[in-house]
Amino acid sequence: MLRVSGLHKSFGGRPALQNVSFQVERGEIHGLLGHNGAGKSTTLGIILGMVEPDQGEAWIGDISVQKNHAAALQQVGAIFESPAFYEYLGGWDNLKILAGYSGRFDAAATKEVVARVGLTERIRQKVGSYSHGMRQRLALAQALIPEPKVLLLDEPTDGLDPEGIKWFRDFILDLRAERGMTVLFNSHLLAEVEQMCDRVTILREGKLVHEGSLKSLQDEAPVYEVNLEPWSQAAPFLELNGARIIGPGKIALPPDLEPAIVVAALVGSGIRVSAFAPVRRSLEDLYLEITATPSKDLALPFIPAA
Ligand SMILES: Nc1ncnc2c1ncn2[C@@H]1O[C@H](COP(=O)(O)OP(=O)(O)OP(=O)(O)O)[C@@H](O)[C@H]1O
Repeated sequence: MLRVSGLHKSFGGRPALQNVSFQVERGEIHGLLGHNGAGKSTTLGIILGMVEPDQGEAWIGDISVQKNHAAALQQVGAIFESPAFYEYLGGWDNLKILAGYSGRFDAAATKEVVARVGLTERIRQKVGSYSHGMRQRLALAQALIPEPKVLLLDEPTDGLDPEGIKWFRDFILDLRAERGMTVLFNSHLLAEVEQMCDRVTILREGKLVHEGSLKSLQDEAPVYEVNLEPWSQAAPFLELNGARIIGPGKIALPPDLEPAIVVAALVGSGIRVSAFAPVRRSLEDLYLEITATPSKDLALPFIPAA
């Protein structure tokens, strides 16, 4: 339903995105995760045709956003950055004016959407008097009025209280259940993403570091607690051969590297191995590990020491 391929974007010579590709299936709720400045908003901006990529392309269905912007975005509803409203007008008048820009205003359909987002009682009041949560609901109503098939949301729960976050989560899950809505949203709130998303794309410094379920992070770089002597000899040996030193006596191995092979190689090079046990990590630990800035490139093959 939505796809980006080979996205590159730099601002003032500084890369914000480097070769980012991923896709979102029809009816999927997909989270775009990463630290501040990882490139999430730039990616959404490119999908919405608001940011021009240096290289690469975004597609909605099989229509290229860069080649046929209007047609591609016909199926898309979005909340991008802080939605701008006419503060001195009521919510209803805002929806009427904003719907008029992009097509026909349908009062009955708008009334239904307003009820759906729980704003019926307050829809005639000035937007200037709305709380942050009410503005978000109004923005959601605006995005849903054209009956899109895809929703793109930029940090949708930012600044909402816990009730607002729960309301939003239930709302999105209902939309998917009822209409098969496809949703892509930016977040750095791991817990929220975990509760809502089928799959995620995780960015680190503009590069994709994981695409799949959050749970599958567990398989990407299993961690082991080790007791190796002498450590001063074992640590550089492990790093040289593709392992990552996480802390004293804690290492991560590339998924395709069998621990038995590592142990044999360590023993073979004269290192005493008295412990080598897998460690269970929380999702938060895994996320923090994968989004942490790497100290160096460790993608080396495993070569037993001479
Ligand atoms: N219009 C712009 N001009 C210059 N630099 C920009 C612009 N937009 C984004 N950047 C830079 O590109 C990088 C990625 O920014 P982006 O906003 O996409 O990150 P993000 O993951 O959405 O961050 P956050 O979680 O803080 O919103 C950052 O270094 C940012 O400073």
